[in-house]
Amino acid sequence: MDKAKCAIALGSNLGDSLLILEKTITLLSETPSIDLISHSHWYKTAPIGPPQPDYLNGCAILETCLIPEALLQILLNIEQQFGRIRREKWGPRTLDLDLLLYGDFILETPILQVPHPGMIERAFVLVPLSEIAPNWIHPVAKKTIIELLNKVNCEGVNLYQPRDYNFLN
Ligand SMILES: Nc1ncnc2c1ncn2[C@@H]1O[C@H](COP(=O)(O)OP(=O)(O)OP(=O)(O)O)[C@@H](O)[C@H]1O
Ligand SMILES: Nc1nc2c(c(=O)[nH]1)N=C(CO)CN2
Repeated sequence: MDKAKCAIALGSNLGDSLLILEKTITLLSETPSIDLISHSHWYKTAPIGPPQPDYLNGCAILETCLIPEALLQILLNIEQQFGRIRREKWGPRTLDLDLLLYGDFILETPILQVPHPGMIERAFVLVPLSEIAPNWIHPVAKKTIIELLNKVNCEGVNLYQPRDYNFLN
């Protein structure tokens, strides 16, 4: 089977989010069945949903021979490694990994929907994704990531500057 190009979203708003996201990128890059192609900068984003701390969000592009369900399982395992406990829907979490796009596949099963249904309205996904995959055509909306980005309000999505960095300015 040819490798599929996939996009995933990463988010964290509990614990040391920067460290968790950086370690996740390392884990993905070390996973034998996955080639990590690129990842975006991290963005500090206002929470959507119940009141909770700001998130750090970003996106990554992978290539893999894994079928979507197997890739999802790897993502769920990595979430577990960071102590993810599922409580309320859209509640705070140490790590959230969503499979956004799997080539131009469209999948609707009880455990997996691809493209991820929330992605087209989420600036915290589209801003980082537009950095690394601006021209990827969303197979349902039939629009590029940049076109989708132009339709959402990007208020509250800001490039994350690590604190040490700010001391220099
Ligand atoms: N594209 C997808 N990526 C990740 N998980 C998915 C996807 N489609 C369906 N799921 C299912 O959703 C479950 C994850 O739910 P989770 O608690 O992370 O939802 P949420 O992050 O609160 O909401 P949302 O999915 O809207 O961001 C997984 O166990 C998985 O079976
Ligand atoms: N800013 C932001 N808000 C959220 C996020 C997220 O990753 N970033 N994830 C959620 C559940 O998936 C709910 N709300």
